[in-house]
Amino acid sequence: MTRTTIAEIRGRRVWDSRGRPTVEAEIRLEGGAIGRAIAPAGASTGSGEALDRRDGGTGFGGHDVRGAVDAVNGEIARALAGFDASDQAGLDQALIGLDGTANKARLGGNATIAVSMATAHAAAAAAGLPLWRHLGGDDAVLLPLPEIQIFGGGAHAGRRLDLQDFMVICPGAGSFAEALDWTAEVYRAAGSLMAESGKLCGVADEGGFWPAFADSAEALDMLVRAIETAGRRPGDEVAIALDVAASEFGRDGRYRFEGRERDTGEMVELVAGWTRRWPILSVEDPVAEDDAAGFRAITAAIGDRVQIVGDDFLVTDAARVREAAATRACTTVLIKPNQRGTLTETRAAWDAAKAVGLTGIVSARSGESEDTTIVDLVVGWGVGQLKVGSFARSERMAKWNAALRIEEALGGRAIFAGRSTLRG
Ligand SMILES: C=C(OP(=O)(O)O)C(=O)O
Ligand SMILES: [Mg+2]
Repeated sequence: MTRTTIAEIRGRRVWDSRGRPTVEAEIRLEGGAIGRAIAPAGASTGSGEALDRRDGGTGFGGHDVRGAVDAVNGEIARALAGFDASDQAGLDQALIGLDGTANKARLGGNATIAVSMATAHAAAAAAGLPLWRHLGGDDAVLLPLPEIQIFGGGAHAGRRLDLQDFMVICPGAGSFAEALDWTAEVYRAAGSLMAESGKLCGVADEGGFWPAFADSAEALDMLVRAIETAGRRPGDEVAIALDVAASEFGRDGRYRFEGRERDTGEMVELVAGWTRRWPILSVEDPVAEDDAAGFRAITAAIGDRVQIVGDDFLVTDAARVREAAATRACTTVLIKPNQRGTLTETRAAWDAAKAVGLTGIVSARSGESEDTTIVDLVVGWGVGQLKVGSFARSERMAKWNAALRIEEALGGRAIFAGRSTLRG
């Protein structure tokens, strides 16, 4: 028995930012160190993701997690008692073996990711280090380019708009802190412009404004006006990033987008056309998860100057990342730990991306909490981009503020990823 031997694993039912129960895991080591983590939850999920275990029935619309919490307190706690928390890969392998399914359906991806992340926190605490430094050592110096939602649509905002995320990135900023300053100015400018024009409906799940726009074109025009009103140059200083989340409105090469039926070619031409008309540097899931041909077509058309991001398409899966690179289906992998259910598998997807020359974006989910583990991952693994959501919601700001603290802690050693992680 050593200081990093697991003495106790506890599961707890806590709440996420959508008012749904979620799983917290807490791990205490023999040496006294404690690690804690909370599972997030998606709304526009890919079909290849690890499955959250939800109870079904009537409680919270079938979204309760008592079974997953029981799995942490029962089967997982028994199996991992006495395990060494500093052996993350071994512990994650034990979780995978214990679950026994291809998608964590038995124990629940929400149970396994909470335990996996809590283990990492406990090991870092035992080493007396913040997790980002425990993961990356002296190489953990890269602060991410933040990708921050200004307008929300799709499954996160009553499907008022078909397109899910209208975000900004600040390739012209000189530091992470400056990128947040600029984005906050754009966010407030957008809010004022929307209030003036009577387009404001509220706040979407990820903190962006919930707009009453007629279509994406109106949102994109408004976003450019907000960037200008904030005193920034659209394009080189502040640019636009989109998550089309096309699996929400398309399959089998057929899309119903903004009131019209479209095929893959029309969808690709529409999105490519937007990137010629507005200063867009990143597009996530421009076509549906089952449309590899569409991904290849848009990457061939604009992938030299716009990053094409696979979320539902890649589901943080190392094998899918390698296949996407081999077929030139996208340029960038979105990295969401709960899409796989363990940190080791999440890390494998990022390692695969680096090996084949793809870039990465670590991402929160639309259902979040005060947990900031993804900030440790993006800095600790040196990924370079972080997508979290926006200013009106504190479960989002907990992450941005955590990154500010890391930038401050690194001082002169901090490197802001900025423009260097983008295409073109
Ligand atoms: C963060 C996203 O939303 P969700 O968590 O609902 O999948 C996304 O689609 O990138
Ligand atoms: Mg997405």
